[in-house]
Amino acid sequence: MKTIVSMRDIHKSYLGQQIETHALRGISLEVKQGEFVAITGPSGCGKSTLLTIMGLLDSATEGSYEIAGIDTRGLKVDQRTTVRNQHIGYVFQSFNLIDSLTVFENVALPLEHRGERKEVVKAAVIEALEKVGMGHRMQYQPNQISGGQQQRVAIARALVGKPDLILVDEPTGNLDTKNGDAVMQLLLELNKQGATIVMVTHDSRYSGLAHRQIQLLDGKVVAEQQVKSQTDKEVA
Ligand SMILES: Nc1ncnc2c1ncn2[C@@H]1O[C@H](COP(=O)(O)OP(=O)(O)OP(=O)(O)O)[C@@H](O)[C@H]1O
Repeated sequence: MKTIVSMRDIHKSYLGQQIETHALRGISLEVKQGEFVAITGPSGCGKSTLLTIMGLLDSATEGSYEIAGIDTRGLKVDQRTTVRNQHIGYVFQSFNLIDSLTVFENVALPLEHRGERKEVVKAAVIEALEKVGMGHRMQYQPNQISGGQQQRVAIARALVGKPDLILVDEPTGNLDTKNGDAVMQLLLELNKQGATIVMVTHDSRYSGLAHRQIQLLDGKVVAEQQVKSQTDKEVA
């Protein structure tokens, strides 16, 4: 299987006015195509920092990172944006949909940034929204649908461009158990259909459903667990 993520000895320091926080202290990891990896660990251990670096929303202080074979060191800002747009879909805890746009327009954004033709965008958006069960709400605005539905739309936006990697940061954090379970089930289904997913979660019920769990502590990988078979796993 193709290697989608390859990180070598990643360090990240945040420089404040007085103090420096060494958030990541030498992380090396690989994610292969088709994997579903959960990143876990206590608050402040560096999970979100790792995901933002993987998502090219921030860069490492030291170390190397290749996404889908592309070396990201030394990329200029616009090149990073292009790589992010072509290869990565991001799902945030707080959905991050634009309220002034319809559901359809929100999901269309990544493809419009790529400059895709209108008919191509339309077909892909409809397909993505149907995949997440939101085909019937295309003309609604985010504030007219529930939180669980907003997260489904955010997932559609992440997958519409068929990225190599979908990054998911606490996808169920703002949802009740029922909607959280449904969103998790959807992510598992998308993974079965081929999506490569890296997810940060506090919830051990959900991380236990991933192929592989990577546990962080104080900016380092302290444990890694592989689940033997993914068959028939479901949210209880
Ligand atoms: N922009 C920033 N500036 C300074 N320090 C930061 C910044 N972002 C994160 N940190 C620090 O880096 C460390 C790791 O933070 P990070 O948000 O990655 O942890 P986390 O595991 O995702 O935590 P949580 O589970 O609470 O979201 C923490 O000590 C945090 O205070």
